[in-house]
Amino acid sequence: MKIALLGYGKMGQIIEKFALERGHEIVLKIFIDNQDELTRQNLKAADVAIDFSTPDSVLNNIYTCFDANVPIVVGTTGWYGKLQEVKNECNNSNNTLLYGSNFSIGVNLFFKLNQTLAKLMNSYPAYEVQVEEIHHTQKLDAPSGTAITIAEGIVDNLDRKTEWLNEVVGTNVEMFPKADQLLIESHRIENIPGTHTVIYSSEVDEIEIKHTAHSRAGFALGAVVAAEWLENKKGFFSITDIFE
Ligand SMILES: NC(=O)c1ccc[n+]([C@@H]2O[C@H](COP(=O)([O-])OP(=O)(O)OC[C@H]3O[C@@H](n4cnc5c(N)ncnc54)[C@H](O)[C@@H]3O)[C@@H](O)[C@H]2O)c1
Ligand SMILES: O=C(O)C1=N[C@H](C(=O)O)CCC1
Repeated sequence: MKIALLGYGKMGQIIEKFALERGHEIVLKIFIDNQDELTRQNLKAADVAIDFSTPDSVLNNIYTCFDANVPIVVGTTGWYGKLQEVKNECNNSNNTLLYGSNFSIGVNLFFKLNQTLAKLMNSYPAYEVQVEEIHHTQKLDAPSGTAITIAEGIVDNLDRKTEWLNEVVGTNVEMFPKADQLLIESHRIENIPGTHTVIYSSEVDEIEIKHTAHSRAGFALGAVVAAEWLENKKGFFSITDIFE
């Protein structure tokens, strides 16, 4: 496939390596200094675009791909407040988009485990639940997209939680969740690719499920596999459609 890389930072560069290894060609690379080269005309050279850019630029990138009728895989996080709007536009303009807060196989297994555990914990009200995420200090958004997906998996399946709220540790803004609110604690520590933990704690013990990314390779390979999966498909998809 001919691939346009929208965002050529930590993730874009690893995605390029996996894409070339799997026999694909990179026909366009867009980053902050050449963003005006993201045009309908230049996108015409691509079969698919893969976006790992920034929360501020991703919507413009998506709509430019829609304008050029180029399918897009979106790994960028921090824009999910606009998800419904983008979905409507994708479907109304007969375009194709696949998004995922995390493209690694391990995290997608973790998402399932988290939902199952949340359902089970309905019978055990003595346990309070909390989500923790740790990422590198360059990360622009908090909580991580993955932590949001995990929190939604809990809120949708554990009756005693109705919404999540976020505390970024070290910012002097402490959150005091009500009984029906799920706390996501965000930590920023140098060089951590991504660690997510769900903790159920009672007076007498604790249950913890944890995913630790050893590198960014799982995210990057997953994004290329998602672009391959999207070939010849039309519509709005999420990473869970691949794992179903
Ligand atoms: N879904 C996943 O599996 C997954 C995994 C890792 C990271 N991410 C997300 O991917 C995004 C990128 O992560 P990263 O670690 O590569 O960040 P990064 O800061 O290393 O790279 C961002 C890139 O975006 C470019 N950019 C800035 N403005 C742009 C614009 N207007 N148009 C196009 N590109 C622009 C920058 O020049 C840079 O090349 C983040 O939102 C992150 O949360 C998702
Ligand atoms: O490095 C990042 O930034 C990551 N972002 C995703 C998220 O927000 O969940 C996935 C993990 C790495």
